[in-house]
Amino acid sequence: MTQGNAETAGAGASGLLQIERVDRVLTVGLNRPAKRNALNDGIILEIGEYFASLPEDIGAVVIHGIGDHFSSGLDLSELQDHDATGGLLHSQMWHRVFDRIQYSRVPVIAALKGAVIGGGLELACAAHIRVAEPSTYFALPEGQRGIFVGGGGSVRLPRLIGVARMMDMMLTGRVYSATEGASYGFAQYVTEAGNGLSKALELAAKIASNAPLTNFAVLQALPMIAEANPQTGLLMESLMATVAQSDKEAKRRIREFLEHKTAKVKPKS
Ligand SMILES: COc1cc(/C=C/C(=O)SCCNC(=O)CCNC(=O)[C@H](O)C(C)(C)COP(=O)(O)OP(=O)(O)OC[C@H]2O[C@@H](n3cnc4c(N)ncnc43)[C@H](O)[C@@H]2OP(=O)(O)O)ccc1O
Repeated sequence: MTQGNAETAGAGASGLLQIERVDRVLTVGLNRPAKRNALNDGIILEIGEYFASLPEDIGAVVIHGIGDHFSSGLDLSELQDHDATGGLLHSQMWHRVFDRIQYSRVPVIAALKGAVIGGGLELACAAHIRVAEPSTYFALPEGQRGIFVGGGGSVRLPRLIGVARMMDMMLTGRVYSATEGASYGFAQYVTEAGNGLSKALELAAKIASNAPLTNFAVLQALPMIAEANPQTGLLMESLMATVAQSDKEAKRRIREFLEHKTAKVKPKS
């Protein structure tokens, strides 16, 4: 179905994901609201397939939950089937899928509301920007379930909020509010109620208007540079800067600024 420049298309026959497109921004909705968007194998595999074959011409992706919650985490009804080998393979399957999000060619924004629990929080960690509504709450109740994080959370979350806070979350089951999540660096924006998705879409449209090479450098090079030793990091930065500024897109954009054809950088009035 096409409405002006908006397009709606299910990702797969299952309907586990609800995909929409407006101009160069794709919206991926987790679509199991009756199960609070619990992440079963079907939905994880579809996310993986979708991110493996993103349309060439898109500039950003927003991932969100249909209904009142982002995600209640791993579908606990499926984990009971796993022996140790199955558990390992299952966790590694999640890792591959969430890596596709983190190492996506285009920025991914998670629009959060309601429960962002366990594997749902791990999914949000793989995004590049997180926008939270006031209803959002973050928790890692794995200790109560007798399991451990399995979707890359022990690698990604400490890098966002620190090891001590993640330990606190996992050991005490503490639930963080949207504002706490923001103050600890997990969410970058807290919106008014009901505005999370629209704010994420607004950010996505802005991001999609950047030079693709700059976005690519931010996604691919910046995390590596941040973790490299300073000398290696500085060299990588210089190389990336040289590649970006030699691109004809950079030359065109800089010329447009010098000819007063493009917006100035001003604070919001
Ligand atoms: C080990 O290897 C791993 C691990 C992982 C990742 C691990 C995790 O994600 S651990 C965290 C698991 N999640 C939870 O413990 C949350 C459980 N859910 C809730 O607390 C609540 O449902 C709620 C999210 C707060 C919402 O409450 P409410 O609005 O009152 O809705 P309910 O009536 O409770 O739920 C409706 C319906 O949905 C079912 N459901 C909800 N969450 C889950 C879930 N996570 N799994 C399965 N089913 C869920 C609930 O049972 C209800 O079903 P009915 O049939 O009764 O309607 C990753 C990878 C690894 O390898």
